[in-house]
Amino acid sequence: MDVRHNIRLLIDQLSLSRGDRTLIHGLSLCVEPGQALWLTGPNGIGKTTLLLACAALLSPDEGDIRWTSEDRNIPANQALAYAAHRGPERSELRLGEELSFWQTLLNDDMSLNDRLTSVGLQDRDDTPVAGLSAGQIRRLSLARLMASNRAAWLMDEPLSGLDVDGRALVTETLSQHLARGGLAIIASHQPVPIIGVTAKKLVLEPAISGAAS
Ligand SMILES: Nc1ncnc2c1ncn2[C@@H]1O[C@H](COP(=O)(O)OP(=O)(O)OP(=O)(O)O)[C@@H](O)[C@H]1O
Repeated sequence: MDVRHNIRLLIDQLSLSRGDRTLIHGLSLCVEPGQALWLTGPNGIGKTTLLLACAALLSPDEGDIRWTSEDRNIPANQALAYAAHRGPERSELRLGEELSFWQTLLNDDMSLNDRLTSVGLQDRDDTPVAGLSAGQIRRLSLARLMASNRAAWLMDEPLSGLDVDGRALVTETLSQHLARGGLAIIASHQPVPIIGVTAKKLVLEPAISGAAS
């Protein structure tokens, strides 16, 4: 079975903490193929923490996070790709080397040039990643998501640092991903426009419990 299709996220009675602080308590929700969940709320409330838990990089105190397809559990690393708020800027490689590494790892069938062009980074392949601007780093993260061919995209502040064209690129890419039956969990202080889909919105509050609207 091709696990890239019909993946859904099921969260049941989830409690999460960092250190001795409970950030999320008793959260239940479901995100279906073609849907997006927009996580928002003040600084430090737990948006990134919830993304990390969805990516199986952090264990719940209680409750369950499951990625499923046709009622079968799918390992997180086969279900999703994660564009963290920080990350590739620490690389010591040049942009072309960095992206090419990920393309090989992720079995991307697009050429390096086409992938760079798809995010507006053509002619930049010789630039050291450490020398990219904040917006260019965001574009690199987007290229990695696109290369991943995973059904679920976890995006932490995907619009930060992007110019008007970059924001339009995120909207277009995300809309196409959802239209193909993918899903997205987006942590962002601002709404991320998506064509043809209204994202479910979850406003995190201190030790939230309940369900997404
Ligand atoms: N490794 C850690 N150890 C202990 N506490 C942590 C750790 N990482 C984060 N925290 C704390 O967990 C809380 C939630 O952090 P998180 O990064 O999830 O918030 P956020 O909602 O994504 O914030 P922002 O909007 O600023 O990005 C914060 O109070 C933070 O200080």
